[in-house]
Amino acid sequence: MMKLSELPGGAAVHGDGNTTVNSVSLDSRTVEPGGLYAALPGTNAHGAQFAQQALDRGAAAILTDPAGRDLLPASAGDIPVLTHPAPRAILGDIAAAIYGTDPQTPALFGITGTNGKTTSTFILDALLRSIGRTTGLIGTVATVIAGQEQPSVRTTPEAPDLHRLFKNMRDQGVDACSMEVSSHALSQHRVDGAHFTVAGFTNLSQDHLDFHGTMEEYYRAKALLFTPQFASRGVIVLADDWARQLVNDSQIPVVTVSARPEDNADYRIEDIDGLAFTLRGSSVSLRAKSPLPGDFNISNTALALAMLLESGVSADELAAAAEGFSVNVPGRMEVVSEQAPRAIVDYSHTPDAIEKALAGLSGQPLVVVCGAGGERDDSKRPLMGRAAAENADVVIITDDNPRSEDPATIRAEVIAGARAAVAEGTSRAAADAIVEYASRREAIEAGVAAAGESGTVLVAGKGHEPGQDYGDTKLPFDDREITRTAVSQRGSSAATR
Ligand SMILES: CC(=O)N[C@H]1[C@@H](OP(=O)(O)OP(=O)(O)OC[C@H]2O[C@@H](n3ccc(=O)[nH]c3=O)[C@H](O)[C@@H]2O)O[C@H](CO)[C@@H](O)[C@@H]1O[C@H](C)C(=O)N[C@@H](C)C(=O)N[C@H](CCC(=O)O)C(=O)O
Ligand SMILES: Nc1ncnc2c1ncn2[C@@H]1O[C@H](COP(=O)(O)OP(=O)(O)OP(=O)(O)O)[C@@H](O)[C@H]1O
Ligand SMILES: N[C@H](CCC[C@H](N)C(=O)O)C(=O)O
Repeated sequence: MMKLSELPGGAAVHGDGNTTVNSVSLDSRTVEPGGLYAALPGTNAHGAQFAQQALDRGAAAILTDPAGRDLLPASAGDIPVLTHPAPRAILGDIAAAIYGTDPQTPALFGITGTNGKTTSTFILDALLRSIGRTTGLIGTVATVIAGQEQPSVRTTPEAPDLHRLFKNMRDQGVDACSMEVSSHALSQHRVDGAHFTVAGFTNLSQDHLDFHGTMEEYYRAKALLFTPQFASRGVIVLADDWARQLVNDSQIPVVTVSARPEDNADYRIEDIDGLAFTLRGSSVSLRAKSPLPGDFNISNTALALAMLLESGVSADELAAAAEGFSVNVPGRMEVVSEQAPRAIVDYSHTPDAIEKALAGLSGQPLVVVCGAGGERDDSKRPLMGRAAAENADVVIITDDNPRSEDPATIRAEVIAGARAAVAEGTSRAAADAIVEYASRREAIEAGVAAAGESGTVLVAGKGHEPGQDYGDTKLPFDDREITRTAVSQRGSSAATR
């Protein structure tokens, strides 16, 4: 319970400042009796337009901007209203105060970067559990509190939901929480009021330019995590030039991780043997094994280990866990068929991820089934097609989640990138090995058929997603299930030949 007059952020209180609130929500549909409704301006609507619903659900007060106050219905009557020119910017601190967020409990590990956040947080969580911690996990695929899983709506929840999760974690005895911090979340103040014991950076490559406009702005959003407001120290994988820039720009102490000797990183990935490697720092030498295939998962594992070491966990404590832990990250390099053909489902939905996922696979031929999402950075589409053509023998282009866009147009943009690679002579796939299927199911079946007995098929883009979004319709669709069926049908038709 907090009195309105005691909430942080300096909002002007119109009405009784002694009114107390017990919860906060920025969605009128989830407001609880006695709660504060944050009516925020958005791109589609102003939250104040939904104030009636919040009042009907028992809201005790409303936080909004001056424009929102003017939009409130007459029925709002005597309900106290807090106004602030930028209510989103004070919402995190308000939510932290209402839910009693404690910077130490749980200890927060936050990971940002274009690719690898989900995988690295799962690895971090598995390591924390194997050294006996009670853990929490927040990210794209799942939200877990001391072993109890609940569905995730976003990669990083909105501030009111986030601070409520921290409270639930404290109530359940969680002492360490690994979470993904998206660039959208940093831009939209969703993690305000949270403080990370250690922040991690995986890499930065093209994505989300629809939201950020330029790579520089996208980088700036990610770099916010490396400021004293959000974190005490950081670990940066030297994956690209943006990472090197972040080492310079970081406003908190950071250490680096790299497998390249010339990088002279603080934590060096050495003696790689398959998925096993040694993480060497000035005073540690830790033998470890990535629990997942792909070179990039060695880097994700090294990041997780370095973050734990930087948080104060000792190398001795980690030694047994590091060499022998397992983790299943749904839809991330998930092997759905070991052979005939080998089939892998992976959430690669950026040019870099498609390139890296294919680079880690062998098989003759190597086939990729991919597409691009609608209402997302359209400039990445040709680059995804190019990455597919340059790294696979057969490229099958199909729909991802078209959302409200025309699916054929999206496919054409992806195909244009693949064909450009052929025209420029950089393609591994021949021109006639770039094919299009509107139906994702047929595309997967064709991919499995093309890979045949000895090949490998990568089904990229949708990973763990349970459905395919076409306009307002979400069709049930699980790449893993469809791929498994396609492989078994190929097997039975091969057996009857
Ligand atoms: C670009 C973006 O992130 N937009 C988010 C933002 O939308 P917005 O500010 O435009 O809100 P709006 O739709 O105009 O609505 C205005 C206000 O009315 C409220 N409202 C709306 C309807 C209603 O019935 N009642 C109600 O109270 C909304 O909660 C909102 O506060 O605030 C909304 C409320 O929380 C979010 O649902 C919405 O996420 C959209 C749907 C989204 O798709 N976000 C994605 C891109 C995203 O955030 N992705 C990242 C991961 C990216 C990565 O891969 O790294 C993530 O962290 O999940
Ligand atoms: N360190 C890495 N470098 C490059 N690519 C990676 C790395 N880790 C994972 N990937 C690729 O990126 C895909 C997405 O990985 P993951 O889900 O872990 O990232 P993410 O940052 O959580 O993505 P999103 O925010 O979109 O959910 C994987 O399926 C894999 O193909
Ligand atoms: N977090 C990413 C996921 C993209 C997944 C892909 N299947 C798509 O729909 O584009 C996004 O919202 O951009």
